Parts: sequence; structure tokens; C-alpha cells
Amino acid sequence: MTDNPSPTPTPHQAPVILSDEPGSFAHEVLAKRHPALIQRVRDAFPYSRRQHKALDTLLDEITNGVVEPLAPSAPSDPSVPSAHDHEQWAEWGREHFGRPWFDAPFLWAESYFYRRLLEAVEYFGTGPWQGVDPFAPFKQAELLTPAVHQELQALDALASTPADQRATALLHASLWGNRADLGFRVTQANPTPAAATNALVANDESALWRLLPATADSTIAVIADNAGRELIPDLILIDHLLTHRHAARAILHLKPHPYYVSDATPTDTIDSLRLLTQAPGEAGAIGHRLQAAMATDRLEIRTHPFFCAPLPYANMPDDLRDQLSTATLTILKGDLNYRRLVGDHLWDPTTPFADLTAHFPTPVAALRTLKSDVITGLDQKTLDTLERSGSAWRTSGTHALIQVRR
Ligand SMILES: O=P(O)(O)OC[C@H]1O[C@](O)(CO)[C@@H](O)[C@@H]1O
Repeated sequence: MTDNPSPTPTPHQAPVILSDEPGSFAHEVLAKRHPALIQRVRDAFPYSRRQHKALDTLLDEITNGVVEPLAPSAPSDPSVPSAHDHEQWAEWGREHFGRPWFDAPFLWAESYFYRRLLEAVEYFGTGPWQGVDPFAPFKQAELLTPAVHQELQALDALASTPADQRATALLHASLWGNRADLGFRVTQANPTPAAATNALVANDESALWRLLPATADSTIAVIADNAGRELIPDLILIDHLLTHRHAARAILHLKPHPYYVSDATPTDTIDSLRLLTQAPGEAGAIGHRLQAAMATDRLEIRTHPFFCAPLPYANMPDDLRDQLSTATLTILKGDLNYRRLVGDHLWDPTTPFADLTAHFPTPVAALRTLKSDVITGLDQKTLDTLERSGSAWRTSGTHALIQVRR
């Protein structure tokens, strides 16, 4: 951790990540994961001929075509939900429309792909498919897996361990829960936990706990990432923070609509809370405590459109900045939030994390498994060891980090 951050490096000091280099991680995501995802979504629903046609058009566009704007036929009546972000995307996409998808910044191209996928399945339309989450079948199936039940059962044994050990275990469960990303599984044949080395490339855990001393009147903000196997341990960690007075209040920030396959929305959060409350033993007790915390506003869920924007957090709008500013600490979960926090650039990996996050309105902790090329805040020795390993440590999800800026 850096106590006195030096001036924030500007983005031009490191190249923005594009997807135009065959063989690169970003290129693979656009060339392979997105087409595979279209197929999975198509197979999971009894879509109409029109929706299939729209998916065909999108598939053709992302593989052979140029970036098209949102369809002009989409409603322009501001009272209709689909109009909410058309103007913004027209602005955000101005320099990318009419050019190959692979030439756009990776962050922008991914984000816009998800927006277009929702458009194709008429998520924002006025008809019967309005609000039908195309990723719901995958998220719901995950909640029924034996792994989730085993993870909930394991809480019984953990309940009798000392609070500080439990805190560490729950923090790490929340961290490694980030490996459970359904987008990640679209093309990875077997991303099993057993294959992972569970290596932490940076660990500012003690700084995190110092920012949340017990009995202080703190507010913790958590910017969530994935639903299901990630969100459940996030909720359990929040329960621990509230129960042990590390925080008096918690605000859980969620995506307002489906995004990056498994990103958590309010609906997903309600599903996870229901799973907890209906579970036996300690998991059930946690679920009931969380529900009580929501009923008394000690736990609040919020959404903001900016969480689905193709922009770094440095560009967050004032209203979100004001909301977040009330927090003692913000925990950002996952890879995408990390990319948006530090900027989606090929930074020198030893660039201090504190320098790149100086813009953020509160002290910040990133809990992330590494699933894209961005990395900052490494010490040279760790970097050398990782580079010597010859593994895909930046992108395979086998490594993780806890980085804190006070
Ligand atoms: O769910 P997470 O941890 O944000 O990971 C999402 C990551 O997956 C990818 O979309 C690749 O599939 C990355 O580009 C992205 O950062």
C-alpha cells in the first residue's frame, strides 16, 4: 500500500487494450466467447423467428461486420424502458460505429456486445420478452449445483471457529468466489478449482481489516460482480461485517440489468438470499440475519446505470460519486470492476495500485481473480516469478489479488 500516492499516471502512459491482435486474450473473447455465448442463449430459450434473426444479424456483425449503432427502430419514447440509454450509446459509440469490432477498445466492445445481445432478445422491448434475462437459466442452474450446497454446509463448521479466522476465511471465499464466472466458462473446458494454484499475487488483507475496525460506525460499499457462487459468499461476508460490527451499514451495488453473463442484478440477489434463508443450519441463520438487515436498512441494495457503462470508474457521474462517498471503504469485486477501476490499459505491472485508484472517492479494496491482461501494483520479484512460470497467470483465473488503497 502507498500512503502518499504520486500523481495519477495518465492513460496515454500505457496502451489501451484492443482486441485486434489474433491470439491475444481480448481477440479470443470477441472471436470465440461472444459467438459461443450467442449460441448458448439461443439454445436456452424458445425465441421467436424475429429474435433468432436478430441473433443471426448480431453474430454476423461481430464476426464479419462493422459496429452498428442501436437499431433506430428502438423506441424513442422516454417512458419506454428501451429508450433509456440510446442517446448515451450514440455518444459512447460515435468513434467506433462503422469500424470493425476488433478495432474498438476491448472494454467498450465487450460492454456494447452485451447491450446488443439484450437488444436482440428484446429485453428492453415492450413485448412479452421485456425483462426476460437471457442469462437466467445459467445463473439459476448454478444455484442448484452440489458445489453451492457444499459451500453452504461448510458454514456450519466455520461457525465455531474464532471470529478473526472466520473473517479471513469469508474474505477469501468472497475473493475466490470470483472465479465462478459463467462467462469464463463459455469456452474454458474445465476451469475446475482443482486446476488452480490459488496463488495471491498481492495481498493487502491486513490493510483492509485496519480500515474496518470492529465497533466503528462504518459504512461498507460493495460493488458486486457475479451472481450465484460469487454473490453468496459476498453476502455472507457482508453478514459477518455487520454482525461483528466491522460495519454499521452495508450498501450492495448491483447491475441494473443483465450484463457480462453472470453479473448480479437485484433479481439474482433476491434468489441468492432466498437460497440462504431456505438453507438449514448456519447458512439459514445468515440468510435470516441478512433479511432482517435489509428490513432495517442496515443492508441496502442499489443499482446505477453506470455499472453497465463502457467507461472507467474515473469517469463516474457525480451522483454515483456522491453516493459512494459516504462509504468508509468500497470493496470492488471481480475482474471487470478492476479493469474499470485502474483503467483497461496495458500498465507496467509494477505501477502502484494507489496511483491508479487515486481518483476513486473512497478508500478502496479490489478482490479479484485474474481473468484479463490488466495488472498493477505487483512487486518486481512477484512479477519475475510469474513471468518465469510460463503460465497464463494474467488470464486463467488461477491467481488472485487483494489490493487496498487507503
Ligand atoms: O466476472 P468478472 O470477474 O468481472 O470477469 C469478467 C471477465 O471476463 C471477461 O469478460 C472475459 O470473458 C473479461 O474480459 C472480464 O474482465
